[in-house]
Amino acid sequence: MTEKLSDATRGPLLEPLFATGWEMVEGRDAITKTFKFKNFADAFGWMTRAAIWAEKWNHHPEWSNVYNRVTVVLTTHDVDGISAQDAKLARKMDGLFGEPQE
Ligand SMILES: C[C@H](O)[C@H](O)[C@H]1CNC2=NC(N)=NC(=O)C2=N1
Repeated sequence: MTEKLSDATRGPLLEPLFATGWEMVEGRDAITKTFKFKNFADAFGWMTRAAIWAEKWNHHPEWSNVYNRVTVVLTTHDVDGISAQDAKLARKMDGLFGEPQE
């Protein structure tokens, strides 16, 4: 069962993400990060890889793409806030971003 992160659990899960550039969204219990790529092909390739994980985990990002940038917002709609699922997907997105693009 997905639960909204409690005050006690969110620190340890979110602090490492803030260190990689994730931020809280103002006025919402959600995290955001803008990923910048070399070009559109790299951006869309990364989105495709991330989408496969999102679908596998049934946890989907709010995101938008303009040329070589992808802005991601992660939150858990079912609990109206951040859950461990968001931290897991954020870590995966960071990991995929660090991998060489084809
Ligand atoms: C019915 C289905 O499992 C839910 O709607 C899932 C799908 N993907 C989801 N993604 C996100 N980010 N939050 C959710 O609450 C969510 N719920």
